[in-house]
This record gives sequence, C-alpha cells and structure tokens, in this order.
Amino acid sequence: MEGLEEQKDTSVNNEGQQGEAPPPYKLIERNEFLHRKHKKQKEEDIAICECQYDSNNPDSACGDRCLNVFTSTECTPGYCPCGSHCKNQRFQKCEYAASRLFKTEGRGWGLLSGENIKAGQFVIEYCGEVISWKEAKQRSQAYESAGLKDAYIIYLNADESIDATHKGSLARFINHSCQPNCETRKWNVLGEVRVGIFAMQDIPAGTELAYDYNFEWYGGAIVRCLCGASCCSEFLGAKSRGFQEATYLWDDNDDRYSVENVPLYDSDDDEPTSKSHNAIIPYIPIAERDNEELLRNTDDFDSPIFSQSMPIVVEPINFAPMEIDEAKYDTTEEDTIYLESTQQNSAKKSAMISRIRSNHACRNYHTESSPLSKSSSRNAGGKSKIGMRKQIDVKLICERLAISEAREEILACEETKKQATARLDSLYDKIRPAIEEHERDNQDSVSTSVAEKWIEASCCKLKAEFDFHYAICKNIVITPRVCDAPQVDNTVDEVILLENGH
Ligand SMILES: C[S@@+](CC[C@H](N)C(=O)[O-])C[C@H]1O[C@@H](n2cnc3c(N)ncnc32)[C@H](O)[C@@H]1O
Repeated sequence: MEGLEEQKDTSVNNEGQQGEAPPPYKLIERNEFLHRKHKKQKEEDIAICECQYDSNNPDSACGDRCLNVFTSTECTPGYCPCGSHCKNQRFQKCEYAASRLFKTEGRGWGLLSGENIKAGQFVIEYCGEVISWKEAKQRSQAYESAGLKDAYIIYLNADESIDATHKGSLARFINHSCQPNCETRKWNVLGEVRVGIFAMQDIPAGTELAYDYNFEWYGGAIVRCLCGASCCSEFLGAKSRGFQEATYLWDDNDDRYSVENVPLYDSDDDEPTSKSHNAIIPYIPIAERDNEELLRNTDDFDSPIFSQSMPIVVEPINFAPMEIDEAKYDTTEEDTIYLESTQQNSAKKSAMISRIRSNHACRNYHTESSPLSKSSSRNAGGKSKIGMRKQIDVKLICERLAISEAREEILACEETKKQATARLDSLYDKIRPAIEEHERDNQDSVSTSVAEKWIEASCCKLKAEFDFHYAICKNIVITPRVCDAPQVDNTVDEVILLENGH
C-alpha cells in the first residue's frame, strides 16, 4: 500500500505544479466497466489453495508454491486458508512498486522505478475503462481526430480493451521498448481478468520502466519508436492488430509521426530484420545532485530539489535510458535458457488451461460413461465407446492368482481407480453449468479454478488407471496360478512369490 500512496501523491503533486504536467486524466485504482457490469465471482468458481500459514515462516503464506499463484489467479478474501496473511492478493490490495513520473525527451512522459524492483515483481496494474472492441476502434479514431497523439488503449481479451486515456493508473505512462525490462501479464482476480505490469529482470531504482507494446496495443497514430534498442522494430505496436488497421499518419514536424515505408506484419514470424535507427534520446543527468537525497524526496514535490528544477520535472536518477547497455543487460546462456523455458512452460500451461476451458475439450474429455452421457454413451467423435476398450475381468484374474497379496493389490488399485473416476464424474457435473454458460456467452470462460481441479482429477484418474494396469500385468507375470501352486498358507505364498519373482 505504501507504493500506492506514493503514486497517488506523485500524481497529485505533478498536476499541482505550475510547471509542465501531463495532460489531465483521472487517476483510478480499479477498472471501470462501461459496456457491461463487473462480473460477480460465483462461489463455485472460487479457487481455494492448499497453503498453510506458519507463523514461524511468514513466507509460507501463498508464495510461489501456491496453486493459485501457479495458475495466475488471486486468492479470494474470506476463502484463502492463510486469511489475512495471504500474499496472493496483490491486484486487490494495489501492492504496487514505488514509481514516479518523469518527462522524457521525445517520448512524452514516462515512469521511473522509485525503488529497486526484483525480477518477477508485480509493478503496477494497467487500469482504465474496460470497453468493447468496437468502442475501442471508435474511440481510437475519435482521439486521432481530436489530435491526441499518445495512445493508451491496450487489449484485454478478444472482445474487450482497456482505455486509460481519460481514466487510468500510473501504468498509462509506461512507454514502449523493443528491449523492455517489464512485461504485461493477465491475472484472474475475483472472476475478472486484469492486466499487470511485471518486472522481467531486477530493475534498479530510478530506471525507466518499459514493456513491449506489440500485440497488446490498439495504437492511435503510427509512431516511430524511439526506444533506441538495437533490436528496435522501428514502429510502436507495429505487430498489433490496431496498427494494421490504422490508415492515418501524423503530418507535422514531430519526427515520431513522419513515417515513410511503414512495414506491416502479419505475425511475429514476419518481423523484418531489425535496424537501429540511432534515435536514442540522450539523457543528461542533473549534475551535482546527491542521488540518495533525490530518492528520499521523490514524492515530495514541494522540496527544494523539485522547486529548483521546475518548471520541467525531470528526475531520472541512475536512469538507464532506453539505449541498452549491452554489457549491463548481457544475459548468460543460463539466463536465456531459463527465460525460454519459463516462457515455454507458461505457454504450455496456458495452452492446457485453454484446452480445458474450450467447449471442445470439455465435451471430449469423457470417453467413459458419466452421469451426463449415460443414455448415449458416445464420445465426441460419435463412435460408441462400447468395444473401444477391452474389459478386464478382475474377478477372474483374482480367482486365478494363488497369492493373496497379489489379489489384494489388484483389488485396491481397482478401488482407487473407481474413486478417481467417480471424482472426475462429479466434477463434470459441477463444470457443466460453466460450460453451458460459456457456450451462451463467449466472453465468459470456464474459470481457472475449475480448469485446475479438472486437470488434477484427470491426472489422478490416469495415474489410478496406470497403477491398476501395472498391478495386473506385474502380478500375472510374477504370481503363480491357483492350479500351479499348492494350496498353502500365506507364509508359503511369500516363499513362492520370491522364487517366482526372479
Ligand atoms: C501509453 S502512452 C505512454 C505515456 C506517454 N509517453 C505520455 O506522455 O502520456 C503511449 C504513447 O507514448 C509514446 N511512446 C511510448 N513509447 C514510445 C517510444 N518507444 N517511442 C516513441 N514514442 C513512444 C507514443 O506517443 C505512444 O502513443
């Protein structure tokens, strides 16, 4: 909450100065919904993690190992087993990193980190007005007609965008970089998807925060990118859908908007060879200032430090400009592998969740009879399941096995398999309303919590099936048949098992 307070003050103070200030906008901490109501989280959609708070170890409460954190879902207050200790409510509690505004040269206003930020840390939520895609398009055109050059509309999902032009959090000031230190991530918060800015690497205090607008951005005018990265793609959001639909160019003396030979991309793969256009904004540090002192006073705009520098507030202490110092940001091979594998893992995870969420996947899951499919008993491909699998006659197998432990093992595995199947069946009954709702309204989806339970139950069932089949195969191979073995007591059974087990 400290960060939030600081940001509120910063914004108010900025706007209260006589000097240059960003064009007016309303600072908000929650998305505002214009075309629909804020969704209410249904009880059955609430994801409850299994974390247990240990007072001797404060880190025990909903950290990296929390099931909800793993699926990018915030815990729901009142339901989390860690209660008030839960650390997985960062969007809800506005647990932002300290940051402050500064005026860039050539890229309007930007946002600086006001503290050392750790890799992976939640920096701030991108808040604004949630509008439909159609409205986003209309607004974008209207802004352009009104002469607004800075664009603040980003994608939320296939149907909705967030517009932070009139109302937004300080995240609206984060500029684009083709070699960013932050990224956007979508989180499920109380049933709504929200967009957060997260640090991709450790970010020292006083560094400009930036993320890659590509694919996220519903741009306004086509803007020449001045991030200065060697891998710069030259135009802001050049790969975004909005960019490809843009039909206008700014025609004035501003270098950023005079664009020739604008490239269009169909996809990431089409990206042309990057060129550096050496358009780096030179940063001239404010000489003879004590950085420590500046940092302490960053939210105190009445301090002598700021009044000296008015009217333009430019305080990029230790500011690493958008020009990237290759040596500083050089990643080791290990880092690269880690980054790639993290991205791949997360892509795989998302794909799995998406599959579970999609109607297709939900319909197809049930290859065995369920309460739903009792009458038809067909899988999604339309084939009758009867005959698809060879039935195992457990009773017959057990009658033939001479050793009681072998029989018991098979029967126990069969029981576990039955329980896992029943659990999946009952989950399917619970999931059915969500699927039906999903079919009615494609903005809605099967919640992550349900998808997650679904994956868990499916995995349990698969494991139980595997164990069952393994127990049968193993015992058929190593256990003597009733007819082969003398009918003896259990002690003798054990001896025979050992002998035959070789
Ligand atoms: C979300 S706003 C960022 C804040 C903005 N600089 C401001 O002053 O309010 C996006 C706009 O900032 C400018 N911008 C952001 N990153 C830029 C970059 N790398 N190069 C040039 N302009 C940039 C563009 O005008 C863009 O439409």
